[in-house]
Amino acid sequence: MTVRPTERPMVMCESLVRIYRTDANARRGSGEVQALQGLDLAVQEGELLALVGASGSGKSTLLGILAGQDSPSAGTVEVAGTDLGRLGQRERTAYRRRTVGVIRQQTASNLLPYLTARENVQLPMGYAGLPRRQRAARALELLDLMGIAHAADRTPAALSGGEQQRVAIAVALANRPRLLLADEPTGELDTTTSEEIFAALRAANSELGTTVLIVTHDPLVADQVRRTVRIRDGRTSTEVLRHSAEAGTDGALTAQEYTVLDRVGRLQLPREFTRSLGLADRVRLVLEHDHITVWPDHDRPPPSAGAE
Ligand SMILES: Nc1ncnc2c1ncn2[C@@H]1O[C@H](COP(=O)(O)OP(=O)(O)OP(=O)(O)O)[C@@H](O)[C@H]1O
Repeated sequence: MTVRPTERPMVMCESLVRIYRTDANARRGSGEVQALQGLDLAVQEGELLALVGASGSGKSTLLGILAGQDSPSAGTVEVAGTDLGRLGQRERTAYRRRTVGVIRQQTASNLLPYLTARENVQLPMGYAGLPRRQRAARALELLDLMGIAHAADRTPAALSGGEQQRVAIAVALANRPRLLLADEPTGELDTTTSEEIFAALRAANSELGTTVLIVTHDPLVADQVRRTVRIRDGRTSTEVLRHSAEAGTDGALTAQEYTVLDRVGRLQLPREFTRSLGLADRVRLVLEHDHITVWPDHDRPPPSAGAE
């Protein structure tokens, strides 16, 4: 495995492509689906990031690749200095056991039903070869961090959906992964319980320093994290950064929208922006000394500098 200096982002995807070729697709007439179409994404160590997007936009495909369960058709993907495109079978197993932790939407599928919460958390530690006497203490620590230590000796059937999901986060954290991937972790839960799960993911991020990537189609997740990246058609498009402590001129909290400029200079403007100004087809770009303005292509004289 290649280990790179730590200043590299924790996750680096460059021009990532994933094409599915199936008989089912062939019967529908195309033969292939391009789930990821040149996706670029960088996630810094210690970030808590949400990846949102409509159904079919490629979120789960990306997650499967980052989890080491699937491989890209083209492009590069690196996690914690490991080039996932170059992993042999043994390295892939080690990567999945130690570098990455995964939580799935179906709460029950994350846990073994005949083991207690504590035993579920201890299980992956055994696979990774952690000495037996250290497993119990670490499992309790993690259950405590998730606010669920009181239920350590209960089996999943005796836990609510939200409690099961918090145990699942503890299981995913068992081997101190550098990256925690959560695929629709609140998909089966009500709003209050969902907020508890987000709080548990934030605790993993702030207390353990784990980089956390939450994949969801729930736009409300943006309120729970600092950076939200939207995938559209297998490419990252817009990003929203929240500045919780920063007030706008009217005293209101602000959020800034960022969009990703790809290698050839393309960017996608948020639909709300283009709609509100009636931008369509051709727009006029004006280069100022430190920024670029985008104008509707109406028949009016060019704006004076700095007048936007
Ligand atoms: N195993 C597969 N075989 C063929 N096509 C697939 C396969 N998995 C996903 N796809 C297709 O790839 C595209 C992206 O799917 P993906 O599941 O990654 O999207 P998603 O954003 O996670 O959607 P959702 O929010 O519904 O889970 C879709 O068009 C989907 O039909």
